[in-house]
Formats: sequence, structure tokens, C-alpha cells
Amino acid sequence: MRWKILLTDGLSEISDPDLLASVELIDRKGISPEELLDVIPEMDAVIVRGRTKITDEVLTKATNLKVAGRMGVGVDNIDLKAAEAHGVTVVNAPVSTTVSVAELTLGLMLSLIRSIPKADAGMKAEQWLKKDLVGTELYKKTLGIIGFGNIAKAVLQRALAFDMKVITYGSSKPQDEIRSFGAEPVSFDEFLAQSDIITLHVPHKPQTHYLLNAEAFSKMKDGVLIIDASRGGVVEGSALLDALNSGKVAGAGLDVFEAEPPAAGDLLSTHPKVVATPHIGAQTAEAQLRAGFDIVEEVVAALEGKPLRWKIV
Ligand SMILES: NC(=O)C1=CN([C@@H]2O[C@H](COP(=O)(O)OP(=O)(O)OC[C@H]3O[C@@H](n4cnc5c(N)ncnc54)[C@H](O)[C@@H]3O)[C@@H](O)[C@H]2O)C=CC1
Ligand SMILES: O=C(O)CCC(=O)C(=O)O
Repeated sequence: MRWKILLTDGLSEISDPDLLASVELIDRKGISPEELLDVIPEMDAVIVRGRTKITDEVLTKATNLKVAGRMGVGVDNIDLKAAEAHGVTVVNAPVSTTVSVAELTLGLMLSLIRSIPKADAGMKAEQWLKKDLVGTELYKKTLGIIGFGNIAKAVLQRALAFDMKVITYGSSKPQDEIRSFGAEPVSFDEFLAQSDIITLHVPHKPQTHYLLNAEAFSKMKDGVLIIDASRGGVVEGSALLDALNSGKVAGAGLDVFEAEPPAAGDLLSTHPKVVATPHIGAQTAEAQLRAGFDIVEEVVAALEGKPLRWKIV
């Protein structure tokens, strides 16, 4: 018997035939929530990206489902409690996209401090904006990283190559261990007061919801820059908008939003001080190739009761 695995958001090509020997991949890329409810009862496993929500309703219909796989890191689109209640194992591919997200994070920083999108838009409009586009350097600036997981560490490594000073908040790891990576762990208030640029690399969950809110913005340096390539819900969008309008925050680089895609007329993603990208942190050929391989391998291991490579945290 071959395991039936539903793909709701596609899968990059898997070149290892051995990996696919025991599975039948059912590709329904772009499937609607209604269609998902119709087909899920036949499936042994499902592999999703962020677009597809695996809700209690889906899991209740999924009478044959054993495994739900997230082709990527964040499992905030899967109801973990309901999955546990229905006996469905949730797995992800947590290291496949790390480098891509870290590189985008640096890209957003550089875009902001050198006004690259504005400069390019000027050139396209045949305007030579040189005198208006005086930027700053990353060199010797203080980068504040929230979280100290895979992406945070990859960003740290790249920031050190730019000779930045790096402080961190939010890790329960021993301070000496954090220092051995070249970052200084500090309290939340010190973090907010010292950072020239703040970048977020934490999951969205109740404890991190609106971690950056109006109170947090009020404790930051004037002219701070905010980068969010984690989840929209970690930053309170309305508070960020106020801070951009007051000048407290000089600019923001945002890959993620509270609603995706943002509603028509959204003031944050279209703000002139915001460099916005449509959740493309993991959207590279290399990351998707790794994510596809890793998630199929992990889903098959879970289906066959073999040891898993990663634990959802
Ligand atoms: N823009 C994009 O396309 C992508 C975004 N992401 C987002 O980035 C997040 C981070 O990814 P990784 O670094 O791979 O995850 P990770 O699991 O390696 O690291 C998460 C970090 O968050 C910290 N953390 C957890 N709860 C916290 C709390 N309450 N307060 C402060 N820190 C807390 C953990 O200690 C850990 O250091 C993901 O959860 C996901 O939401 C991930 C991949 C792609
Ligand atoms: O492009 C995607 O699938 C979203 C990536 C992401 O946000 C994640 O893996 O947590």
C-alpha cells in the first residue's frame, strides 16, 4: 500500500526516487478550504505551506489522517491542540529555509538604510534623486535580535560580518552560550533602549503576540528601524503605523503582515517609510528544494513510525 499524501501548496521536485517509493502524492495546489474538507477524509497525510489552515474542522473530517506536515518552519496555521486530540502527528522542516530568511532580513536592512527601492523608483521615473538619498552604514550600529533560534543565529553571523554590535532578547539559553556566538543577551528594556535596528525571529504564539506594542515603541531610540520577517502578529500593526507617522520609527522592512495579503488600502504595507515584501523569506529555489525533500522525508518517517529528525517547539 502507498501512503496518500495531499499537497495543498505544491512541492518542489524530489529527485530521490527511493523517498517516493512508498507514497502517492496528490497535488491539489491552491485547493480551497471547502475542497479541502471534501478530499481530506481519504488522506493519510497532508503537506501544507502557510496558506492552508489545518483547523479543528479539517481534522475532524480527516478520519484517516495520521500526519500533517508544514513545508517550512511556523506551524501557527495548524491547530496543534486539535491535532493532538485527533491523534495527528505534526511535523515541519525547520532548517530548510533558514539561510534564505536571514539573507532577506539583511536585504530589508540594506534596502531601508540606503533607500534602494526609492532610488530605483526614481531611476524608473527618470529622476536623479542623489542629493535626497543620504543613507547610513550598518557598520558599528547596534542590531537587536529578538529570539535566538536558527534564523536569529544566521542573521547574527551575517551582521557580525558587517561589523555590527549585536544584542539579543528572548532566549532562555545560558548567557555564556549566547556570548560565544558573538551576541550580548540583555533585558527587554535595555534591548529597546540600545538597538538602532530591531529584527524579530520568534514564532507567533500567545506569549509573543504584539511583543512590539505602543509601550515598547515608546522605549526605543528615536529613528529606530524595525525588520519583521517572522509573523505580522508579533508587532502591533497600528502601533507601528503611529510610530512611523510620529517619526519614532524611521523605517520598517516587513515581509509579514497581520493579514496576508493585506486588505485593500492597508496603510502599513503601502506606507512610504516601509519596504514591504509579500512573505518571500523562504521563497528561493534552494530553500524550497530543501523544504520539499525534508518535509517528505519527515512525513514518511512519521507515517512509518520511524524516529523523527525534528521536534516541534
Ligand atoms: N518570512 C518567512 O518566510 C519565514 C518566517 N519564519 C518565521 O520565523 C520564526 C523563527 O524561525 P526560526 O528561527 O527558524 O525558529 P526557531 O524555533 O529556531 O527559533 C525561535 C526562537 O524564538 C524564541 N522564542 C520562542 N518563544 C519566545 C518568546 N515568548 N519570547 C521571546 N523569544 C521566544 C525561541 O527561544 C527561539 O530562540 C518562525 O517561527 C516563523 O514564524 C520562518 C521561516 C520563513
Ligand atoms: O513561504 C512559506 O511557506 C512561508 C514560510 C514561513 O513563514 C515559515 O516557514 O514559517
